[in-house]
Amino acid sequence: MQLRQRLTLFGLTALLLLPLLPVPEFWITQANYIGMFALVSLGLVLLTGVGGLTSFGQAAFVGVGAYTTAILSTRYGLSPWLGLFVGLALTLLIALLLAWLTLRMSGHYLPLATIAWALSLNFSIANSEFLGKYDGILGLPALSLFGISLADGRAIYYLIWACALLGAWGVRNLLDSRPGRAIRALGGGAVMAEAMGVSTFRYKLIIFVVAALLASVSGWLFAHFQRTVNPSPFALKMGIEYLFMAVVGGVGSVWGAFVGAGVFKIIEDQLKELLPQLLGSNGNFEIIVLGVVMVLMLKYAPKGLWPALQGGLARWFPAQPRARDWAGAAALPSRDKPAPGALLLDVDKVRKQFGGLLAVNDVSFQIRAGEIVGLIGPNGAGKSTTFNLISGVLGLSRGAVSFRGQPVGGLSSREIARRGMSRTFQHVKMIADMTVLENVALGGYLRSRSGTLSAMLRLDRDEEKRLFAEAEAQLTRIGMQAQMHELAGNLALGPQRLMEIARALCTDPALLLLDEPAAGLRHKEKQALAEVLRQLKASGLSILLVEHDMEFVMGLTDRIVVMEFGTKLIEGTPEQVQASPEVRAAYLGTEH
Ligand SMILES: Nc1ncnc2c1ncn2[C@@H]1O[C@H](COP(=O)(O)OP(=O)(O)OP(=O)(O)O)[C@@H](O)[C@H]1O
Repeated sequence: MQLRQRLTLFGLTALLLLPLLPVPEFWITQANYIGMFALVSLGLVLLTGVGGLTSFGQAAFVGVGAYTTAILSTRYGLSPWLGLFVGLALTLLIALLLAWLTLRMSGHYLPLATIAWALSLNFSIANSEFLGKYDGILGLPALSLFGISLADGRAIYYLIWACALLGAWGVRNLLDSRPGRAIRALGGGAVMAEAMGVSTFRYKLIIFVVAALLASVSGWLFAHFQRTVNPSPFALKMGIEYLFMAVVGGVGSVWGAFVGAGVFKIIEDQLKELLPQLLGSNGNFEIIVLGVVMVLMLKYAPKGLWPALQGGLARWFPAQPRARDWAGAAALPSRDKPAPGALLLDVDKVRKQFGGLLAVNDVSFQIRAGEIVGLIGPNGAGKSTTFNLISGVLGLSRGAVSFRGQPVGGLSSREIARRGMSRTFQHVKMIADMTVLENVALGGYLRSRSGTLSAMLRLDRDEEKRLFAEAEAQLTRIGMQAQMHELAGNLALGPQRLMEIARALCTDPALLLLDEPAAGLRHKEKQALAEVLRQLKASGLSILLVEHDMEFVMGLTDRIVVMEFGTKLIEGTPEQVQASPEVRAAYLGTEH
């Protein structure tokens, strides 16, 4: 057994034995709170740390779970277990409604919206006669499981920690899966994820709902642990504290949720006792100290305690590369390839207007299957805009684009990716803290199906093997197999660009769109890249290349389209373009 596994086993045994040891009741209660808080923070890891969506409103979902079971068990005498499921269903409905209303917001509007609904949900609870107003509801029954009462803190401890660890297991599984890679792509903005076929709205919705459900379970446990509910533990202040916990622990890591909940709860309680003694008067002084600690943490350890701890421990327990268990996995489904020479892409008088600026002015050209076509022109000529019009990142102002005989103008980049166009980016877009292999496997998203639930329950392993086999095959194709276990963010620019090409290849494209693939590469790297692209062409792939490096373009392409001031200046073979006085004039800035 490896040291890591031995440590995990030791930790789990210690957790299991804790209530059986003569530990004071106070610490068991602390451990119970830490488990419940960690469940909520886990949701924030997914939502905020990984997905990049900041929420101050998680305490409101805790309240929904708590109040539902309180009402059902006290007023209607129903089983708390029924209360759990009704609470989850109600949370799901509320989360879906709030997500529909708020998730399309971006920037600071979303956090503000979470504050708004956290306030309004809490005020609704606090002013409802039915929910007991500020006094809340008293006399909740204790939970029982298989006839065993969980009224005692040491007994409910096991249920709380089983829920927390199950939650951690599910979230960890999710993050290492097909939907997990899509979720991890959200943090870097929508453009790359959508180009890989991921519906970013769908995954924002999913993580919002999962985080709300985790909070709701915590609320259910909380209600039956305290045996009473009132509005204050579900107020905005607590929503902010949950976010603090996640940030203190490490908002991007699952175990950070536990570290954050633990550190926050213990420090807060100790300060509550210590500060009034020191200062000689009563008051919530701990809030001041916690605020200062938080600011210092954000300045000096913005990633949180767990990543810092992990970085320190990495010297003794280096991370193991993913076990290569996909040998012999079945191939992913692949698409019909166009016949060599068939018309693949038809760009017909496309136009893009940005206000008064005509960035692309009635540009037309075609690409046939098996060709490499270059799109060149001086800075600001409209190449990237044309590229974005073709790949669906920008909408057309006029004109038409058809791909494999079907009109694709006006389709989303996700839909265009589904039809077999895949692209790379002028500025590499990747998930820096994922391995090269995992980044490339994201390209296989549209060729696979596993959903969130099957990923959380680890029922997706066969498909994962197929995805990794495909990702490795594409990395081998471009000569990067040896780097597959490295973190993408640690690579130099050259290999990162190659990795993007492998990711695009993993989509099984009929047309590859490369946006300045040679930019920033050294001479040798450019030669290696040109060789890779020649091999891809030899295997029947078609490529459209936006590029500045003339030598690179001239040696590689079959045809070149030259743009200047948004219009097509000339189209021809590399020789024709090189011989053209107009092109020379365009590049040298002389009259023609
Ligand atoms: N989103 C936008 N809004 C307004 N103007 C834009 C936008 N995107 C591009 N432009 C303008 O459109 C023109 C064409 O830009 P584009 O980026 O397509 O040129 P390019 O040929 O790719 O240039 P480069 O080689 O420098 O990348 C430029 O004048 C640019 O400022």
